[in-house]
Amino acid sequence: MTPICERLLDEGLATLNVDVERQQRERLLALLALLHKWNRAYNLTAVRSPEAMVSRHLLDSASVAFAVTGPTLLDVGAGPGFPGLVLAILDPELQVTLLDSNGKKVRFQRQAVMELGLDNVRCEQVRVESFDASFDQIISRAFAALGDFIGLTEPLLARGGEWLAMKGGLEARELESLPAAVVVHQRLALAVPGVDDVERQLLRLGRVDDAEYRQ
Ligand SMILES: C[S@@+](CC[C@H](N)C(=O)[O-])C[C@H]1O[C@@H](n2cnc3c(N)ncnc32)[C@H](O)[C@@H]1O
Repeated sequence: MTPICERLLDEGLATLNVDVERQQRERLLALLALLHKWNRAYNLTAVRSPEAMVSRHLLDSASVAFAVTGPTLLDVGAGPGFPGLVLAILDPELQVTLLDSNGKKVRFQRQAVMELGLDNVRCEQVRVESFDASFDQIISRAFAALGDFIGLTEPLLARGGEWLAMKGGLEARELESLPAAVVVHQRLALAVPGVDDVERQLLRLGRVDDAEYRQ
């Protein structure tokens, strides 16, 4: 990858207070190179330049690392693996499942997992409606309206678990349409280096009647 991309990544991670070891940095750069290469042939993302991919995919994903506690995380509608692949690179103890119904995107995820040597990631090509498992945290970015994300994944969230919804431009009606059994624990504005054309937010949500399971 170009020196500009390396500098954008290093400076962006420092701004986000995300420390990386040498192997993690190499893996992030290898992911970037692979995404850029595959994108020319398979059109995996509308983000074309590697510099923009650093901000909009690597750093945007890394910006929520502070909220990820695991130990298991499902990324629903992960596409080419964002944010889940980045979060798996940043925390090798985290057990990450990437789920998407799109075959070419899951093929990319599997290739990235193999080339990067990640042993904490599973890739599932399935519609979330047909998937059956249980996770401590469920995250999504650009997958669905908030209520649909919660409704579709409710059966997959463990007792005491947490949803992490990455939203760019949250509409008021999305919050109003949440089921009464779901509560927003936290709503945070995210400042992502290189991404200032859209307001990034992270919402942490849970079940109202799960309070006794949380510390
Ligand atoms: C806009 S992309 C976002 C990809 C990635 N999260 C990102 O932010 O770059 C939405 C993804 O959700 C997937 N998707 C939509 N509905 C789905 C469903 N019911 N089950 C599984 N995946 C779904 C699509 O295939 C697509 O890859």
